[in-house]
Amino acid sequence: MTELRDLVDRLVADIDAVFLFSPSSSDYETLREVDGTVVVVGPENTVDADEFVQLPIDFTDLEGRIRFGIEGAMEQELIEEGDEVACVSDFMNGTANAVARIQTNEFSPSGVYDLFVNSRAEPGVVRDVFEVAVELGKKGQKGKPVGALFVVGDAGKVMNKSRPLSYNPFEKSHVHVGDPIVNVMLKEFSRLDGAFVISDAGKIVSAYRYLEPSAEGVDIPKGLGARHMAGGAITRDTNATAIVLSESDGLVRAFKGGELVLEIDPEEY
Ligand SMILES: Nc1ncnc2c1ncn2[C@@H]1O[C@H](COP(=O)(O)OP(=O)(O)OP(=O)(O)O)[C@@H](O)[C@H]1O
Ligand SMILES: [Mn+2]
Repeated sequence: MTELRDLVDRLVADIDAVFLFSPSSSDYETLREVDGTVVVVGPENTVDADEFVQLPIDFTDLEGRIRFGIEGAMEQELIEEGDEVACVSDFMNGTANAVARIQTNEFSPSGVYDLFVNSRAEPGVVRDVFEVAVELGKKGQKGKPVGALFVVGDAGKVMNKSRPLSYNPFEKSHVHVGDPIVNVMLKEFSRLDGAFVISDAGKIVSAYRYLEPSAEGVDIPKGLGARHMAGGAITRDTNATAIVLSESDGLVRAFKGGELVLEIDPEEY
């Protein structure tokens, strides 16, 4: 086994930082003694680490988790561009362990950290909407696939760049994403046309909005239709974030600043 050990040694030689994904306290205690930075990444800082990046959603895929952790650590200046880091994580529901070496200068940020942490809307609101979209994507509406478009943040401006398709069921209500009843309502109304508009603080401002952003110069991947175009374009015209569930391919995508920043398959969550 010496060859294998050599290989692992090379994998972790001369690294600048170790990233531990949801480590046990004993793993953290052992590894905090190493030279260099130790960054803990997880939904909660259960080990009381000094250097910590909080995951807003439970990324089940290893790549998503690593991306988020590295982008977050860069943004918090825990590591810098050009650093080489070793990531230690479980995956496949804890049935497998991985050590991965990442060269940060060969890593192009996807904007996933930025999406949750630096959106105009509160991070919890972006996460709640994201979760509704994922759940809707998993279950569909009465077993049939559904699509949905959620525009989160900068609601005043979004309302100015859109018009109603029908009467707004949220007109006089004061309901927020994350309330269990609201999730049921959002799923119910997602059968109908148009977009949901949600404020920075998570208030559902409107359903059934037809977005009319200027689509000039918006570059979204080919093959996506009007819903995605409208969702992408409104995020360039305003400071909103759009979360789009596709009826045709079942994926959830997020747009910010007119660009696609995240694409996930709800079945993998
Ligand atoms: N400008 C818009 N504003 C709000 N909703 C829109 C807009 N354009 C399209 N939609 C909604 O998107 C639905 C699907 O349109 P379309 O098939 O062109 O989009 P798509 O991007 O291909 O999405 P999907 O992958 O879900 O099919 C429409 O029925 C409508 O409800
Ligand atoms: Mn379509």
